[in-house]
Amino acid sequence: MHISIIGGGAWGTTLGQVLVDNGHQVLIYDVKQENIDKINQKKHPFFDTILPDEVVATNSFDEAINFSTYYILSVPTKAIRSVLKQMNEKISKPSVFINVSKGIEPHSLKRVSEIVEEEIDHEKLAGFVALTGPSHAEEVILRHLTLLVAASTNNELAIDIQHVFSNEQYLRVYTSNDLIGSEVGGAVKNAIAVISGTCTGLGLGENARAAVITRGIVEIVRVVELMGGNKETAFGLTGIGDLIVTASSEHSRNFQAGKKLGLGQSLDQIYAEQKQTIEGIRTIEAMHDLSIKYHVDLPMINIAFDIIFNGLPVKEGLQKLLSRDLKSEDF
Ligand SMILES: NC(=O)C1=CN([C@@H]2O[C@H](COP(=O)(O)OP(=O)(O)OC[C@H]3O[C@@H](n4cnc5c(N)ncnc54)[C@H](OP(=O)(O)O)[C@@H]3O)[C@@H](O)[C@H]2O)C=CC1
Ligand SMILES: O=C(CO)COP(=O)(O)O
Repeated sequence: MHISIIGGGAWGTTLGQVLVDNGHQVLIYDVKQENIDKINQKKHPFFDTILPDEVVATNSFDEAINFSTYYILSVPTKAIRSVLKQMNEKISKPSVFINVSKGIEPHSLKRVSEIVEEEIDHEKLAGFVALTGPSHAEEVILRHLTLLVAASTNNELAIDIQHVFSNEQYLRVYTSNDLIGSEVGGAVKNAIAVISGTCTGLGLGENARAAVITRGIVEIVRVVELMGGNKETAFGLTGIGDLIVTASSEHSRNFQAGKKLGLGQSLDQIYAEQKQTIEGIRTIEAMHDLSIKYHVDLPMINIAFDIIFNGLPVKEGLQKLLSRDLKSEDF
């Protein structure tokens, strides 16, 4: 198959290698010439890895669009809407969109599948799949064992994509028809990972991390149910699985950003130091909007919002969380 990859950062380039390993032809498009040059010199733009010769990149958007009718969306979610608008202008045939980015749009509270439906003309949209789950690019590029989920409301398409990406040596893909639950889990876990990193930055230990992960899944379940997904999905790879990997790993950009918050850095300092995508901060903003709009109780996320956007000192935020009314361990 021919597959175009829109976004040649850490994850898009890594998925390019997976697809080439599986015998497909890929063309990666990115706005950053430095990434394109590195990929074409067979160097991964972020990791010290030699790419297969068949992983090829271009700075021509038209070339990438004309290369195939299967598009992997691997740009940060903040860029998704504008990228889709551009794609809609250029696409002429019914196309499949495979989204691997993990976020929810602040204010509109839209998932990426909903943004695709809004921005791509009906006759050009042949299907949508979210490919998500616990998958640090740092490990997938080394072909280390990883499990993913291809989630779609179209089961046949989910099975097609499952086969396109699965590799018996290192990558096993499951399917799910709970698109909403899968998209929400993948997005909200990043917000919780920021909070987990903040605890580490504050000098807290494993007890705090277990507490954040466990109560984090409660906040994820509340959002999944509110948005119309299945609670059970939050306990699978796209929920707890991805939460564990992101909230407990020094590889995670979200965890690292949180750690810096815990060490007292401001958001501006964090963005200045960390150029790669940090989805969790924007998702904290979106979840704060959602919590106000729908009166959903998301205590950790809302305190994180006050710390990041309203200047609440981190230690005071922690104190506020601990001094809430005592209650039973409910969901
Ligand atoms: N890294 C990982 O392990 C995983 C990441 N993800 C998700 O995948 C998404 C991408 O992450 P990742 O690859 O790590 O992020 P990176 O920051 O490494 O890469 C994103 C790339 O997209 C480029 N980009 C931004 N805007 C556009 C645009 N309009 N058109 C084309 N390219 C654009 C960026 O360029 P520039 O830097 O100039 O903005 C950058 O090169 C995120 O949502 C992330 O949560 C999912 C699973 C694993
Ligand atoms: O989504 C990821 C792993 O599944 C990557 O997480 P980070 O963006 O925090 O590195």
